[in-house]
Amino acid sequence: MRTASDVILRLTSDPARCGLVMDFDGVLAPIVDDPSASALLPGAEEVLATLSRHFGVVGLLSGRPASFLRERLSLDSVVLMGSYGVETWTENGIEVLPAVAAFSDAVAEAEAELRRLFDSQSVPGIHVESKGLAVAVHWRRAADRAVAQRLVEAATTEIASRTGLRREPGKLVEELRPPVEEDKGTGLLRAIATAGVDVVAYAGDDRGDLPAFAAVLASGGEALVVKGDDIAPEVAAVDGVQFDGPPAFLDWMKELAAHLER
Ligand SMILES: O=P(O)(O)OC[C@H]1O[C@H](O[C@H]2O[C@H](CO)[C@@H](O)[C@H](O)[C@H]2O)[C@H](O)[C@@H](O)[C@@H]1O
Repeated sequence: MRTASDVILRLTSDPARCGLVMDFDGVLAPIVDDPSASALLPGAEEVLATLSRHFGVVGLLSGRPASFLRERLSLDSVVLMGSYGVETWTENGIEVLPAVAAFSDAVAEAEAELRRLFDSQSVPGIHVESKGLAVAVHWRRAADRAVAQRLVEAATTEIASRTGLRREPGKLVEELRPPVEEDKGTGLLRAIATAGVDVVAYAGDDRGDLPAFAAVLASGGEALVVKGDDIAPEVAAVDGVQFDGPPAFLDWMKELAAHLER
């Protein structure tokens, strides 16, 4: 079984040919009730700056919009890929994969319908999140999460079949996003190819990370699983090194940075 120390040794043997790509929520930022209050752990930005001075690529690959990632992390040396990899922050603005544009009306229609259903607070604790290229509905703050989940899933199933959007489940959230053949796996492979690196480690915590875990393992890299209260069984079962939550993952990154600085 591989250990966190094994991964440090591997990534530090030839850092310029290696990389570290990470999810945001539940990996670099602890899970919180209010999605808009999510923030990097204190000290994470400094570590990311150090890692990016040594590695061929350091990146964030998140279900969040690229603009959200940039608000939380303003380091130019870290690649920011948002909306499951379909958008990338660049110095000239946000680049969006062209296939996604065709679905902007469908996303607007889905958001309007979800807000009509859930914004009235007739079901307290269900919250619609605007994401630009997608829309998400959360039930973490619902008193009865099981009831809320059933209501949300019924709504997203119906709206997905009507609009052609794709359902993306996460931790106490369902998202509707464009049905393009893009996910964190294709996003990660693009980042590896762009950087021209040989070995990458990918850190994630949720079902949206499964394609990236599959891609990183298939490419001979390292899967880093950050555990938390709401971890899905299929994520907990990923063949990778496990961390007990974002603070433990940050401690590992600090150790990795210290090795690189020696
Ligand atoms: O790919 P990620 O960076 O992990 O983003 C996935 C989703 O994260 C956010 O929701 C999750 O985190 C929230 C804040 O901690 C939490 O309240 C929520 O229950 C989690 O599901 C975000 O709001 C979603 O849009 C992202 O898709």
